[in-house]
Amino acid sequence: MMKRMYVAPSLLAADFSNLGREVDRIAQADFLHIDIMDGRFVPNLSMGPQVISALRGRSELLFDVHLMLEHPLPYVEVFRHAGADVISFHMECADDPGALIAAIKQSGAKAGIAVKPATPVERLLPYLGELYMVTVMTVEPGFGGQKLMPGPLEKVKKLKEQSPGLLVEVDGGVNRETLALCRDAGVDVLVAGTAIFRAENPSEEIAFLRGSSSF
Ligand SMILES: O=C(CO)[C@@H](O)[C@H](O)COP(=O)(O)O
Repeated sequence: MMKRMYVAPSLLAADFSNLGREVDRIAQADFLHIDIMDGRFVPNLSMGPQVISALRGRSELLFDVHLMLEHPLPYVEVFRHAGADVISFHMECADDPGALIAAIKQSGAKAGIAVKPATPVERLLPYLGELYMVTVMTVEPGFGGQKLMPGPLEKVKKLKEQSPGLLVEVDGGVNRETLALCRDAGVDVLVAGTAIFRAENPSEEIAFLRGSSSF
């Protein structure tokens, strides 16, 4: 039987003039992936906690908040309060990953770490036992609509070998064409922005990416 994957539409690709309606269109997904960018760690700005608070009452999806921020510690409580269920920070800019994980858990959220395409998976190994999710970036973070880099998928295989119960998410360039590569690598959660929000029928796209077996 085909592996069933969770689907996390990335809000970055939504129509920002009507975010409430956009969230309604993807109600069948599992997570809502929300990219928070600071213009420093990545060369782009996106949205803040107000957007999350505004959408929280509108959606029952798990809010998967991806912090692309330098020095994210002071923001953990802010994003949890706004409605984040999962909070991930980037390994590359974590001053003290252990303290960040502890702060996220203390806030009541589930903890995740994201890694850029060139960051070795070995840097994550000491923390795997403390994590709910690892996000393997398959594009350079900062912008949606890029092409998936297959190289980082090797990290997914290693992570699943090391920690079979950990949720491993891939982020960047996920669509119908790259789906098989992700599935073969053992991915659990697919982040897809362009493929879902720019589709005529996002529900159909979610069902296709998810695979056939039931939740
Ligand atoms: O974090 C990012 C980009 O930095 C991603 O979440 C993208 O938003 C995914 O978009 P697509 O590649 O699916 O369009």
